[in-house]
Amino acid sequence: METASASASASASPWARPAQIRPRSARPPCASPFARADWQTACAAILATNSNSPSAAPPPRVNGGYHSNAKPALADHASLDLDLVPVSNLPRPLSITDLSPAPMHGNQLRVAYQGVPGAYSEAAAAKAYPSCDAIPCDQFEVAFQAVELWIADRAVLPVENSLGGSIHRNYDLLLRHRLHIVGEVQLPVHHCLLALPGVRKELLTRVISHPQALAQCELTLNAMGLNVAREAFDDTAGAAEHVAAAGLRDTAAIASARAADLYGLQILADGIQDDSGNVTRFVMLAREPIIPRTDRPFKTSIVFAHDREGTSVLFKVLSAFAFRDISLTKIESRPHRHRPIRLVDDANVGTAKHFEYMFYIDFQASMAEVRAQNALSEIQEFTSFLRVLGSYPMDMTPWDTASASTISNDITDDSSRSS
Ligand SMILES: O=C(O)C(=O)C[C@]1(C(=O)O)C=C[C@@H](O)C=C1
Repeated sequence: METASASASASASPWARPAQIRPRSARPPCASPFARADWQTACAAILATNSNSPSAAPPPRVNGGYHSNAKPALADHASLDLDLVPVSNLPRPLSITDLSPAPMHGNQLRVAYQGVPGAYSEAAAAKAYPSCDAIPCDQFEVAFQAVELWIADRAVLPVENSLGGSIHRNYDLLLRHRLHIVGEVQLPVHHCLLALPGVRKELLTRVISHPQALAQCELTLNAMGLNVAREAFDDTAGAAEHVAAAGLRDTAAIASARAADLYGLQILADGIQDDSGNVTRFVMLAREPIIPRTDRPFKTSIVFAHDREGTSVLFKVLSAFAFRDISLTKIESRPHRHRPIRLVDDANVGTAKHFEYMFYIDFQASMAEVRAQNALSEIQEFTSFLRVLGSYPMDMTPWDTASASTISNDITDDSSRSS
């Protein structure tokens, strides 16, 4: 069974970098060797190589200002030992045009995330892979493609927030791409209201941020008397960067304390999420699946569709888990009418099929367990399309910020250890 391939459309990041140079006193959670100049040099070198130029040397590996063995970012921003770099040296997000083969990268794991430095996704990448090279991408789709094209080894992408719910775009992309879920990470998300130094709350006419972040802070903003225009941005740190770069004195951004440090903004209010236990779940994606195990708690994610009328198929799927005492941790349905799925039969003949809905289920069992294998072979009998997105170690961090930062939890997928 096959999925349709992705059609990518992306544009470059619309905002410029702030011009000011900041002192080097903050250490980011995850290393990133890719500065804008590196990518341009790398792409130019690759183009030269592709056009059979024997003289094209690999680009020099320049550290974009990021420290490589930095600590993961946790909820407690005050405890971070940050090391600021000149803002002009921060890596810019990858865009579709950068997706040519990878430049030289040494042996560090390269992890793609959506956003710019200071985004929560960068912190999630650092929590999942503590000494990785974090590669910012301007869109989720670009992060998927970065892994598929070997520019990155992993992608870390948000799928669900405890306040805002599912991040549907990534569910759709999981289906359209062939990457495997190899792990998950729960990140406590602690939002700040950021503005240019000297700006007072009363001057604000607009708050900008990622739509999820705006939604997660809606009640608190209202309670603060900030009934001003809200505008969506690609990511929280990108919004902070924009306020700084454009010198906007009437606009605040919702972003992390690290974004305030990176882009020279002041924190007008701290902890403005509507729930102090605000947590976002991210999945770690790789080109190859990991080998499922039974010596620790595992989760398995599947997606399926059926072309029969009525609700009985869903009922049968759920009972296949219930009869085997397998707990579900997530169920999500996505409308899918306009995107045919290519199904391949035993004779390798492909047909395009339209399904009304795709159903995504996460269940608490490893594919190495017989009960999980039996449940799936039963489900396969009454579904027309079934794909295992991944079987991976559960992040056991409780969805509770108070305890999250104190629990040490080995969430790194096995395959990364050999990388
Ligand atoms: O904008 C960011 O900083 C992100 O990492 C994205 C994102 C999301 O997509 O949900 C991640 C965590 C928070 O929930 C808010 C935004």
